Amino acid sequence: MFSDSMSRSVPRLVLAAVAYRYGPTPVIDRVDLEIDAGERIGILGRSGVGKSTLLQIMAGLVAPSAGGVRLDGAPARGPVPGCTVMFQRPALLPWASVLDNVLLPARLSGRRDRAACEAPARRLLDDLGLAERADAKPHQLSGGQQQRVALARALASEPSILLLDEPFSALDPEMRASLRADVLRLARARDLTLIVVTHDLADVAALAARAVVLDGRPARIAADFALNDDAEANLRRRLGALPRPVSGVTGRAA
Ligand SMILES: Nc1ncnc2c1ncn2[C@@H]1O[C@H](COP(=O)(O)OP(=O)(O)OP(=O)(O)O)[C@@H](O)[C@H]1O
Repeated sequence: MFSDSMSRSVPRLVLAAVAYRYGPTPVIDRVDLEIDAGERIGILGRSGVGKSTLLQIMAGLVAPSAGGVRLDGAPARGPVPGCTVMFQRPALLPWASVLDNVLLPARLSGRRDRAACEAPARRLLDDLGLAERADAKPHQLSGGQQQRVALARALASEPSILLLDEPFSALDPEMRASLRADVLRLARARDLTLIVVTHDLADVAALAARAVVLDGRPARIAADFALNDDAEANLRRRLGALPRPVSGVTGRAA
């Protein structure tokens, strides 16, 4: 935790003593985390440690068994407003066009003015190099293109907080690097708070300015530190200095 946190304004998203259990099994234990607006955070930890569960608690998709989530100082119950999650699989509607997939958040929120929604959706597709594929069906696109559509759909709801759960893990290294660059560019342009769960140090090094490491069973925060310009080397050094090695974390720096 950062030592100057008391002197800053109210952090945008706060997890206070969050715990979670699946049935009788405790998975997360007393996690405290303060996330400021516009921060970019990578959450690392071995497979099964509880990263996805924590991400879903942050988004308000799962209620903690104990502790609480606050947004801008107010308790958040249910889905956190302005928060969108992008998952490992794009989960596009197979029967709908690329454009209609991007328009889905507007439809789900009950907007009927399709023409007004269509212009920003097309701009997003254009921004992600998919302008020509607006009428294609998802199965006609590559995996990387499908994940770009999922990114466009996530951004179409104009979130202020974007949560990414292993969003690149199904992609080859080249596509991974290219999509990572798109995420960073679009997140910066929108001043988004970005939280990415990943096994890959290179994802954290590229996207985040702060790394949070989960460890233990049940999981707690084992390390929370800022990344400098030499982020991969910094990560490798910090992970290597932990009392227990964080296994299952991959990437050029691992
Ligand atoms: N629905 C469920 N019921 C019972 N246990 C579950 C359920 N979902 C997850 N778990 C368990 O909770 C723990 C945390 O799961 P979670 O998916 O949050 O971990 P993770 O760190 O994201 O893993 P990975 O990196 O492999 O995706 C794991 O041990 C998992 O087996």
